[in-house]
Amino acid sequence: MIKLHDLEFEPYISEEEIMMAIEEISVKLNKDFGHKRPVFLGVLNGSFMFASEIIKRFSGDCEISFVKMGSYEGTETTGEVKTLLGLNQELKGRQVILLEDIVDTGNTLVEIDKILKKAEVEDYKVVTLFYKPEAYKKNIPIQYIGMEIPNKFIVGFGLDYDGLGRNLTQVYKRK
Ligand SMILES: O=P(O)(O)OC[C@H]1O[C@H](OP(=O)(O)OP(=O)(O)O)[C@H](O)[C@@H]1O
Ligand code: HPA
Repeated sequence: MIKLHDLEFEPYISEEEIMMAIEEISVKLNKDFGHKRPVFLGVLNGSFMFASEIIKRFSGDCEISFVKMGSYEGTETTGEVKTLLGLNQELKGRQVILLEDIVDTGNTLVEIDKILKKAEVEDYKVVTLFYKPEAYKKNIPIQYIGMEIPNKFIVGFGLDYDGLGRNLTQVYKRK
């Protein structure tokens, strides 16, 4: 058990399970994008660890870029997704692979969909390490999913509770 701020969390997903999910996604990405010179677009802050693992395993040519979005206060979404750092690279006509640590309500994805459409990307695919099907209320397709999880608040492997827990190498769930 660990404590972050006022909340207690218990071990939930081991580092080994996370790495297995990442390996599986990477095999598919190498097969589907190995010769397409994609742009990986990581969504900060949460995706930094996942993005690093995926990009290290990509064997073809690729470019890497990041946007920074924010909408959570404590364990709840505010419903308002702010673009804290926008695109700083021309993506017109490019194949983009969006890297998310988690898709929960889908609010963030909807905002990024608008950004990528405006940027006139040729196509984009969504890759997420964690996905909460019970919480997802949107229609944007998610092509690569590491693990489906129940609607419980988690921390670790990039995910935080009010800024803490991102450095944990395994994932914990709220007790
Ligand atoms: O599907 P949603 O309900 O929108 O939740 C998913 C988003 O929430 C988290 O970001 P957050 O806004 O907490 O910012 P952070 O990445 O800096 O922690 C996470 O990294 C995803 O980007
Ligand atoms: O379960 C979660 N944990 C941490 N951050 C999040 N952002 C969306 N869902 C979550």
